[in-house]
Amino acid sequence: MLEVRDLRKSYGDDPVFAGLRFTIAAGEAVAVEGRNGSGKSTLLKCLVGAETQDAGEVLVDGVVRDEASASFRALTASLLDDADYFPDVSVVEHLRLVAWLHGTPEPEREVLDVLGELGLSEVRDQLPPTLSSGQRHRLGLASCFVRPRGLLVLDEPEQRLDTQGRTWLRERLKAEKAAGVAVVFASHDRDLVEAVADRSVLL
Ligand SMILES: Nc1ncnc2c1ncn2[C@@H]1O[C@H](COP(=O)(O)OP(=O)(O)OP(=O)(O)O)[C@@H](O)[C@H]1O
Repeated sequence: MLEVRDLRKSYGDDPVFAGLRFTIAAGEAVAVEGRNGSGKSTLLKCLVGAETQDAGEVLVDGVVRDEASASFRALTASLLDDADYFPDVSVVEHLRLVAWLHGTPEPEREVLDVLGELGLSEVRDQLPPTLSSGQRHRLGLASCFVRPRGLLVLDEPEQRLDTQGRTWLRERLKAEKAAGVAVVFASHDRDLVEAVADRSVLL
């Protein structure tokens, strides 16, 4: 499904990473691990095309990934560390928008299910600036799960989640794999990595 070939990225003279190679098949999860500043977010941004690598290629099903293509955007649900929301669009409206944009079958049922799953039903009519940081992060996760996806790219999905939220996340990522989704996630949570990842890329 996803193949990373000899990826290199630098800011200034020192490479953040170089010669990076790995693959992710449908139904597999790869964890990206490493200390603060080791390049995990940069790598995930290069995978989805939010950053441009200096060398190397990202291939999807054997074809160089074109982040502007409708097919790549239809395939890829991502939550990176800089998610923004429209300040005047409520939680439920955000999710309806994402579901509609991506052609989710039965969007209203899916939105209500995901709101419940993520514990956001009570704040469904609130605007993003009024949410707690954990609720805002849950909205970012919910945005990934209200739409069809074949590739899930998550940057520290465990951040700001409470204990119950982390348990939910672990089970949800296992279910994603079982449904054939390829998952790549950066994480500092050893329990999550051990429960979900088939392999790790250490930066
Ligand atoms: N836009 C940028 N311009 C210059 N340097 C950058 C930029 N983005 C990231 N860096 C640098 O690249 C390195 C990797 O950053 P990155 O955010 O990928 O690390 P990370 O592994 O995700 O860290 P953390 O665990 O703290 O989230 C850091 O040294 C960071 O300062």
